[in-house]
Parts: sequence; structure tokens; C-alpha cells
Amino acid sequence: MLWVDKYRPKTLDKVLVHQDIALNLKKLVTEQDCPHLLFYGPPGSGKKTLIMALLRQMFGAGAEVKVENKNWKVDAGSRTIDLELTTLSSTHHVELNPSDAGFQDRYVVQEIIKEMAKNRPIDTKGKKGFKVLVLNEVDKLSREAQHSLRRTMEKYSASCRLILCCDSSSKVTEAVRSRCLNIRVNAPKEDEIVKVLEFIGKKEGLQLPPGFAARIAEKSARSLRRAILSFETCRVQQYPFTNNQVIPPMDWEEYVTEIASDIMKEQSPKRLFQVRGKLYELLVNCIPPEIILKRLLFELLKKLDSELKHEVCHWAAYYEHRMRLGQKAIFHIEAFVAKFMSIYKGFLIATFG
Ligand SMILES: Nc1ncnc2c1ncn2[C@@H]1O[C@H](COP(=O)(O)OP(=O)(O)OP(=O)(O)O)[C@@H](O)[C@H]1O
Repeated sequence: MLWVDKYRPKTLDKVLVHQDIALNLKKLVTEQDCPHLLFYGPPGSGKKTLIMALLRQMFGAGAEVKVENKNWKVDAGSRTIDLELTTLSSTHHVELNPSDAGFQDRYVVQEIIKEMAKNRPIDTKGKKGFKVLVLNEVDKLSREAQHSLRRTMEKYSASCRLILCCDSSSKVTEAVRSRCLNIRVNAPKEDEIVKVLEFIGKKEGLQLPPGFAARIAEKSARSLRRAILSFETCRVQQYPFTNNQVIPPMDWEEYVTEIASDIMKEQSPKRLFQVRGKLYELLVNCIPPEIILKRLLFELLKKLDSELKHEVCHWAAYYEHRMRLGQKAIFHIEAFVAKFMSIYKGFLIATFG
């Protein structure tokens, strides 16, 4: 098991960071009046960990999960749609990622909440309990799906509670946000990351040279997951650790750096075609398209004349927005690369002739 999973705190009492949030969540559960919740914060900040610990606090061992591939037949007016989604479920909750259904996400939201409301659990005292539905990546849901979500949230509020999770709450409609208790999970500070790394090091019986954990934390861009993964990679590469040991960057990041230098070296249809192949490779390895675009922009900005930075940022934002509206991310990343090439080539010709 990877350390990120092995050392994920199971209960709210055991969390090493976000202890203040954990304390408030505990109060919420004991007061028996848990509202709908929206957890938001950057990747790797600890949202999923808090949600899992909260479920355990609510339902104890009943929150043990099993993975299922579920099929739904949804009646969509004149036709029936077949949907297949992977869910994680226990007797008390179901967790899924409705945006996986693409433009049919609206039907997933409607159908599943209806099904859950039908199978309402009964608690130990014989009273009707409520079921919890955990929806991940709600910021990626279409507008229609978010509207359905709002309606179903109201309609079934007596029988189920929603726990929504996303990176950015600004992409969740106001109507959904205002019906939830919003919980911001900040990226942990570097000293908090150091604390977690030292804890893992101790559990694994490792000797850490002074400042080693701090160096990993510094390179992690405040992502706890990333810091723990880097730490484990260092352990595999070399132990005992040394003071000057290199903290390896993630493979995909190196690959994006390579793409950025390809783009800077030559701006032509042939190079664009080669870049497309590399972008495809990242996408089939499940690197999210928004992250690729962001990282690519970051790498290009490092190499760019300051005169062009503003314009390039503008176009990156433009294509990022189009990517959210569309279905095929590759088109939009490639369009950004083509736009960049044209701007950069124009600049080179104007400057050097
Ligand atoms: N409060 C915590 N205390 C100690 N370790 C933690 C805590 N929260 C998270 N971690 C560690 O950090 C890792 C990443 O956290 P988690 O998966 O919860 O992040 P996330 O915000 O849900 O990320 P993403 O949005 O990318 O899914 C976990 O696997 C766990 O090992």
C-alpha cells in the first residue's frame, strides 16, 4: 500500500492537519443536525480524508465501503439512456463522481438521489435515518446538472444529506452553494506538511537528515499528497537519505516541461502535430486536462519575454473556459498551443526580422 493510503488518518481525532475543521465536524455530528456540506480546496489538501473520517464518525464501522459498477436505465423523455458508473458504497452512504457521465450528468444526479431516497436506512433505535450521498468534482458538473442537484437537494432533504467535494467553489452555482455549509480546506502550510512527513518517517523507522522533510515540503507546492508521494519516491531511490539528495519532480511535470521547450524551439504545423501526440499521452495517463494546461502555461511563462506574458495568460484563460464548456479537452489544449505559437512567432519576426 502506498504511504498516502497507509497513513491517511481514519478518524477525526487522528488528523494531523486541519484539526480545527475536524473539531467542528465532530460538533456537527454530535448535535445530530448535519446540514448538506460542501468541501472545497486545492488538490491534495485533505478534503477526501476529512470526508472519510466524517463518515466514520457518523456511522462507525458501518461506513466500510465496497466498490460497485452500477448500471442505471434512465427515462429521458422519448428515450431510455443506459448509464454505467463506478460507485463506492456502504449501508449508509454512496460516493460517486457524476461528472464522469459527461453531458448526461444531469440524469445521474436525478436518478441516483431518487433511488437513494427510496432506500432510506433505519437507525439502531428504529427511527428513519438519512443516507449520505458524496458527490466528487461537483465543480465539473454542467449547469443543468447543478440545477437538478439544487432541486433534488430540496425535495429529498428529509431522507438524505449531500456531501459535495470540489477544488473550486466558484464553479459551483450560488443556488447549490447557499444550500450547503461551505467548508474551505486550505492547502496545508509547509510546517504542517513537515509534521506529517516526520510522523510517517517515525512510523517507518526512518532517519531524516535535518531539513530533509522541509525540502520535500517546499517542493510540494503545498500539496500533502504530493509531498508524501515524493517522500516515498526518495525512500525507494536511496536510503539512508543524504542531505543533498535530489527531490525528484513528478514524471508528468518533466514531460510538460519538455513539451514547453518543444513549443519554444519551433513553431510550425509539424511541431504542433508532435505536441499533440505528447498531449494525448498525458491525457491517456489520466492527468487532468486543466492541470496540463495550467502547468504548460506555467512552464511557458518561465521562458517568455515579459511583454507577452499578459496576452498568453489571457488566451490560456480563454481556452480553459472553452474546455469547460466542451467535451474534447485535447482540442482546446491544442488550440492554445497553436495560438501561443502564432503569438510567439509574430513576436520573434517583429523583434529579429
Ligand atoms: N488531516 C490530515 N492529516 C494527515 N494526513 C493527511 C490529512 N489529510 C490528508 N492527509 C494525507 O494527504 C493525502 C491527500 O489527501 P486527500 O486525498 O484527502 O486530498 P484531497 O484534497 O481530497 O485531494 P484531491 O482533491 O486531489 O482528491 C492523504 O492520502 C493522506 O495521506
